[in-house]
Amino acid sequence: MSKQENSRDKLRVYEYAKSLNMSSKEIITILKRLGIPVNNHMSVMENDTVNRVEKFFKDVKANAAAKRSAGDGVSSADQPAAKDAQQPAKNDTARPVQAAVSQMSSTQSAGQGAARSSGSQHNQGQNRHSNQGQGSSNRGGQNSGGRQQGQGSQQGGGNNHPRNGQQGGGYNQQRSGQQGGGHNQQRSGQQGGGYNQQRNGQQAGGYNQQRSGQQGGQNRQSGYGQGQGQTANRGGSAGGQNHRQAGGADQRRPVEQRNNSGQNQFSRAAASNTARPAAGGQHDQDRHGKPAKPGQRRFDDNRFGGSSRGSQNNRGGNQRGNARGNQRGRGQQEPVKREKIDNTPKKIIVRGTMTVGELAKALHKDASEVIKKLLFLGVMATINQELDLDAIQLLASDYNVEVELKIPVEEDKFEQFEEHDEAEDLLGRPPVVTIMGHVDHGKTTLLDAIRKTNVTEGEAGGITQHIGAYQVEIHNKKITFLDTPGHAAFTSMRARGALVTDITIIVVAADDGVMPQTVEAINHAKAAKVPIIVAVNKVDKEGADPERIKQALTEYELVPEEWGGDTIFCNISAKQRIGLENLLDMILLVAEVQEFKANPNKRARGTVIEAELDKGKGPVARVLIQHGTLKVGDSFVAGVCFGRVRAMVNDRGKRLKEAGPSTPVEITGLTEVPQAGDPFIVFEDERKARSIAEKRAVTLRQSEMGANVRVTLDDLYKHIKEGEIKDLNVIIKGDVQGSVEALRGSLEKIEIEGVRVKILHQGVGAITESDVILASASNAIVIGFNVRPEPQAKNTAESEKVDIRLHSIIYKVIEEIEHAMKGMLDPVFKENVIGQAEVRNVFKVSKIGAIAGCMVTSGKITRNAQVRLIRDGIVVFEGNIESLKRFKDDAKEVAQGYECGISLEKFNDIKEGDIIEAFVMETVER
Ligand SMILES: Nc1nc2c(ncn2[C@@H]2O[C@H](COP(=O)(O)OP(=O)(O)OP(=O)(O)O)[C@@H](O)[C@H]2O)c(=O)[nH]1
Repeated sequence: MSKQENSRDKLRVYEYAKSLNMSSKEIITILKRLGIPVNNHMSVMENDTVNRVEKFFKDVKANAAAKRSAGDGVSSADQPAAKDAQQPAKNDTARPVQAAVSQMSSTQSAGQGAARSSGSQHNQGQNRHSNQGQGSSNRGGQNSGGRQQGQGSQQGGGNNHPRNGQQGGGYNQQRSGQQGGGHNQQRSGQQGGGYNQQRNGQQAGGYNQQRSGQQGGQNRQSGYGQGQGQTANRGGSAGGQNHRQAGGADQRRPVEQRNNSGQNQFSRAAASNTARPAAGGQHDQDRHGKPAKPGQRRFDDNRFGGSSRGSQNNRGGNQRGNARGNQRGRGQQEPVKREKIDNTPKKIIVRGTMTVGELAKALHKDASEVIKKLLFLGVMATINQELDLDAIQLLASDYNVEVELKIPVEEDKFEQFEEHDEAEDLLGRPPVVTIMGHVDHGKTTLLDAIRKTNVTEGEAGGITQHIGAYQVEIHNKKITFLDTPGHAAFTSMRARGALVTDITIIVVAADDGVMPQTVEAINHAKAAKVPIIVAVNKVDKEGADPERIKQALTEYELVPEEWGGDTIFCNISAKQRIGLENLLDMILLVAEVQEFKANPNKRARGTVIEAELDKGKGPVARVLIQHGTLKVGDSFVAGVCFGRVRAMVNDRGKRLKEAGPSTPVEITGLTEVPQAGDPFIVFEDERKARSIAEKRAVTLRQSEMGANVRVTLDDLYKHIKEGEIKDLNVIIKGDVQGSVEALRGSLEKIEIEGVRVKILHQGVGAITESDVILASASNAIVIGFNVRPEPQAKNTAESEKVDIRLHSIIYKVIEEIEHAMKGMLDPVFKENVIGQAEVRNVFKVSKIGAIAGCMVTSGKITRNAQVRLIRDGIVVFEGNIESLKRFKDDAKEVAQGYECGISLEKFNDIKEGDIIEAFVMETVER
C-alpha cells in the first residue's frame, strides 16, 4: 500500500497489483466488477478507484471472516487444523481477494475451464487435505513454505470449512477457477505453497510442468498445492486420476512437513495418516481405485504415489524429488527458490509476422508466457496466432529484447518494390520505345523498316523472331522497340501496373492528319507521363503536308522545337525508309537527356510483354528485362506463375546465357502461361519462387473477389477525405465536339476542397474499350454525354470496375460531379438497363407514326420501361414507349430472341439499324 501512497497520483494497475502481490488481471477484473472503466495494466488508478478497490477487499475479507467463523463450528469436527489455517490469512490480505477474484473470473480460457472442471471433480478430497496440511504446517510454524500453504489454503480454507464436511469441490473450483492462464505462473515465482494451490487449477495443460520444474522447492513445501498443480497440469485424460493421486500425495506432504524434519518419511507419513484417517482413506481409494491399508498406503503415497505422478509427468516427479531433498537438507526452513536461468536473447531477428509460438521460441520463452503478456495487452491470442510487427516489437521490448527487422519487403508484392541502387552501380541502358498512332498511319511499316534497317552486326543473318520487342543498334547504342503497336496494348499494360515504355513515337500520316486515335494515343502517352516524339509519316506521298500536322498538334500541347516548344518532330517515310536514321538519332537524344539507367549486377526484374503456350516448348514468356541480369537457370516468378529459365533467346533467335537491362528475351521453363504486363522477378531458388507465386495467386483471387479499388463517384468523397485523391481524372465522350468542349469547360472550373477535375481525354463518338482501359489505368471515370459505351467497352468497364456516367444534360453532369466531390451524392436513382432491341424494319402507319420492327438482342423490353434510341453510339432520343406489340397483340414485355413492334412516344424518326435500349430507374443504397 505504501507504494500507492507514494505515487497515488499516478498509480498504475500493475503497480497496485504488485503492491498487493496480485496480478494486474485480477485487479482489472475487480475494477470491471466494480464498474470502473479500465483498459489494461497500464491504466492509471485514481484515488477514488483505489479506495473503492480497498473497500471491496475489506468486504471480501469481512465476508470470508464471517464464513470462517460460521464454518469453524462445522469444520472443527473433522479438521482440527482449521483454525490454524485461518491465521496465515491474516498475514496476507491479497489472498482472500484472489479467492474472490477467482470466483469472478469465471470467463477464462477454455483450457482453464477444463482444468477447473477436472479440478472440481477431483479435489474434494484434496481440499480437505490441504486444509489439514495447512493447519498442521501452521501449527508447527516450521517453515514459511508451510505458512504460505496456509495462506493459500486459507482462502480456500475460509470457504472450505463449511464445505469440507459437505463438499470439498466448491473450494477447488474456486481456486482453480481463480487462476487464469499465465498469472499464476508469475505468482508462483514469488510465492510458495499458497501459490501452488492456485497454480494447480490455473494451469490447464502444460504450463505447470515447466513451472513446477523450476520451482520444485516451493512446491514441495507447499505440499498439497504442488500436488494439485501438477495434477492439473498434466491435465488430459490422466487429469482425473492425477488429481486424485495428487490429492493423496499432497495431503501427505504437508504432513511430512508438519511432522517436522528429522523424522523419517514413513513415520511422517504414518503420522499424517493418523492425523486424517478419513481423508487419507478416501484418497487412497481414489488413487488405487480400492481401499488400501493405511500404513502401506502412506508409504506408497509418499514414494510411489509421487513417482507414479512422476511417471505421468517426469518433471513433476523430479520436482518432487528435489523438493524432498531440499526439504530434508534445509530442515524445511526456507522454500528453496531455484534460480531461473535467464536465457532471454539480447536481440531477435524478425523477418515478418510471426506466430505466438515462433516468437516465444525466438525469445526462449514459454508460449504460455507470451500469451499471458498478450493478454495483458488486451489481446487474446492462441499459439498459432500471427502477430504483426508492432505486437512483436512491443512484446520484445517488454522482455528488453532488441528487435532487428530484416524484412525483405513483402516479397510476394514485388511489383511494388522500388529499385534502390547506388548511383555508382547504375549504368546506361537502351531506351524502350513504343510506337502509337491512328489506324493505317504506318506503325507496322515503321517498326518493320526500323528492324530491317538496323541489324546489329554479328547478329546479322539470324532469323528474326517475333518476341514482342526487338533491339536495333545505331552508333553503337541500342534501342529497344516494343513491337505491339497501338495505345490499347500500351495502356492495358499500364493498367496492369507495368510501365515498360521510356519513349513513345506518335505516328501521324502526313496525308491524313491528326485523327481521333492520334489524339487518344497522345493522351495515353501523356497519362503515362512518357516523352513523345512525333513521326510525321508518308512524307513521300503526294499531298503530304507535315506543316499542317505540326500545326494541328499544337492543339494537344505538342509544339515543335522550332516553334518554341519541346516536342521533336521527324518527317519520315516508313515505306521509302526516309528519315529513319534521324528518327533513331532523336530517340537516342531523348534517351541521353532522360538518362535511362539500371543496375545490371543484380537479380533480374522485368515485365512479361507476351506469353503463350507453345506446342513444342510449353509455356513461353517474352520478357523485357528492366533491372539486373537474367541468366539461364534462374528461378523466377512471373505474375502468379513460377519457373526456372531453361532457355533464353533474343529477337534474332540467338540463344543467350544472360540478358541485361532493356533486353527483350523469350524464355522457356515456366510452369504456366503468365499474362502480358505481368511483373517478372528472379528469386534465389525455385522453392521460394514457387511459394511466392502461390501466395500471389491467393492474393490475386482475394483481390478479384474484393471490393472495387477504382475510383467511382459513389466513393469519391471517401477517397478525397482520406487524401488519396488530389485530381478527379475524367474522360469525356460526347455526341458533338461542341458539347464535349462545353462540358470540359464547366468541369475544369470545379474545385472543391483543393480537388480539381482533370480531363485526361475527350472525344466525339461512342465510349470505346480504349477509353475504358485508359480510365482503368489512370483511375479515371468516364462521362458519356449523349453517347453510349460500345458493348466491348461496357464489358471491360464491368470487369475493370470503371465508373461510366451517362448524361444528356450538362448541368446534371456538373451537379453530379460536384456532389460526389462534396460527399453529397443523393442516394437517388440509378439507371438499370434491362435490355436492347435492334430495329430491323420501320413501318410508317398513318395516324400512328413509325413502328419499329425489332429483335430483342439482349435482356428484355418492357412496356413501362423508359427507352433511348441509339444511332451509331449516339443517343438520338430518350423517352417512353408508346406501344409494345408481339404480332398484333399488346405485350407487357418481350424477351431476348423475340421479335416485337415498338413505337415511341412523340418520336418517329426511327431508322433501320437503330438500337432501342430499355432502362428502368432504381433506387440505390449508398
Ligand atoms: N506511301 C507510303 N505508304 C506508307 C508509308 N508507311 C506506311 N504506308 C502504307 O500505309 C498502309 C498502312 O500501314 P501500316 O503500317 O499497316 O499501318 P498501321 O498504322 O500499322 O495500321 P494498323 O495496324 O491497321 O493500325 C500500308 O499500305 C503501308 O504500305 C509511307 O511512309 N509511305
